Formats: sequence, C-alpha cells, structure tokens
Amino acid sequence: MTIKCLLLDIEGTTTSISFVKDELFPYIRKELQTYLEANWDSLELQNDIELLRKQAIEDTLTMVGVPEIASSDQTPASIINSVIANVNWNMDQDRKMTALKQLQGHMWRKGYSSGEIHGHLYEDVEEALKLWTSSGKKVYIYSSGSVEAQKLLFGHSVAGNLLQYFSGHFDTQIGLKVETASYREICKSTGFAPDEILFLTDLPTEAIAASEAGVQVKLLVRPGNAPLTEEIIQRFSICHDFREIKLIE
Ligand SMILES: CSCCC(=O)C(=O)COP(=O)(O)O
Ligand SMILES: [Mg+2]
Repeated sequence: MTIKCLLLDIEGTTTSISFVKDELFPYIRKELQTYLEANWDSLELQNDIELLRKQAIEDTLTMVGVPEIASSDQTPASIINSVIANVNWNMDQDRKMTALKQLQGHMWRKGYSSGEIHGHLYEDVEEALKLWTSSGKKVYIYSSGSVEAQKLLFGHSVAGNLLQYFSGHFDTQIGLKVETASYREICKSTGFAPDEILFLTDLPTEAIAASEAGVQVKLLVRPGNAPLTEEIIQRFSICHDFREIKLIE
C-alpha cells in the first residue's frame, strides 16, 4: 500500500532526547515557582492545577510516594509548594500524562517567545518535510508533548517556523502512545487507512502499539536514543535519517 501520511513522534525522532531532558525540562524546574506565583489568579493555571490534583489522587491508587496537591482550600503557598513537588516528581519519572504535559506547554510559551528556547530538529527533518509535502503526502505529529508544546517547538525551531508542513497534531488527549486504540483513533481522525500511514518513532513500545493497529512503522536510531534489542531490530524496519525513507510515489 502506498504511504499517504507520515505520523511523526518528536523526542528521539525529529528532536533529540537531550533537548527535551537537558533544555525543556530544566526550564520547567527553573521557572515553575515564578510561573505559579505570577499566574496564580489565571483560570488556565487553576485548571492545570486541578488536573494535576485529580491525576495525583488517581496515581495514589497504583503508585507509592505520590506528592499530592494540597486541596483548594489551603493557602496559595502550600498549594504552590505541593505543585512544585508533584511536577518535579512526575518529570523525574518522565511521566507521559496529560496533566503534566498541559502545564509544561503553557509554561514553555514564554521560553520560546522570548527566544530563550529554540526547538531542536535533526538536520534531515526540514528537507524531509519539504519533500514529503511537495509530493502530496500529509504529515502529522503524534507526541506526548501537548499540541501546544508541539506547535511551539516547530513554530520556533532552529530551522525557523515549520508549522506550514503539518496537517495536524495529536497528543495524549487522543490516547497514550503505547495504546493501539490511539492509532485507530488517529486513522479515524485523519481519514487514512492504517496501512497508508507510516509512523516514525524511537520507542519499540509505541511501534508495537501502532503496528497492532495495522499502521506501518519505522524505528529511528538517533544519537542518544536507547539501544534496540536484537528482537526489535528483527521485527521492525530501522532508519537513522529521514532521507533514508523511500516512499512509493
Ligand atoms: C513537544 S516538545 C515536549 C516533548 C515532551 O514533553 C515529551 O514527552 C515528548 O515525548 P514524545 O512522545 O514526543 O517522544
Ligand atoms: Mg519519542
């Protein structure tokens, strides 16, 4: 079947893991207290905090040592301290949960708009986006990072604003990336049959979930990515650079 749609992961695929772990996450840790204090009265932030509070309660059912968020009748200072503990704890574990990713996306706005942050992209990405879209392929992003965070990264990338190349964005609101149902929902949303979509990711767990939905998959081997087992290498097509990907016209 001819590939009509590319579905791109971000961290470990279009963008280095080190950019997320060594730039984006430290930015959150550095700015979190100031952000919470400066935006305390905003409905958006209060909604973010409530989502974190609900997630923390849910997490206590299956996890140990979850820093819960102080209830809304507590003082702002105590709520802020509990949010800081919870967000740092969740980032320490690289949790891919909507509540965390939503707050992160809201916070990264200032980092990108001020020029402090530029979205990292491997040098083959822009060329591939141009080639794919000029030959009529549609390109979507599917990342655990929020849609807002995705648009910030590609809108303020090291290669400039590349948002023109994307037909849409998906995040954990459509489902977790390790769940096969998420890829079935993406097929419904895009209108493409599973085997018309090529999903490019770095994580075998995501590749397995997508392939079980009938989506075609290639695993990216980028500097700093986790090593792949022999079993995975035998099971999935591997590439090191988007320019290696030959799509049937
Ligand atoms: C969109 S930039 C922030 C990336 C992020 O927070 C993340 O967890 C990336 O995960 P991915 O699913 O893109 O590997
Ligand atoms: Mg990834």
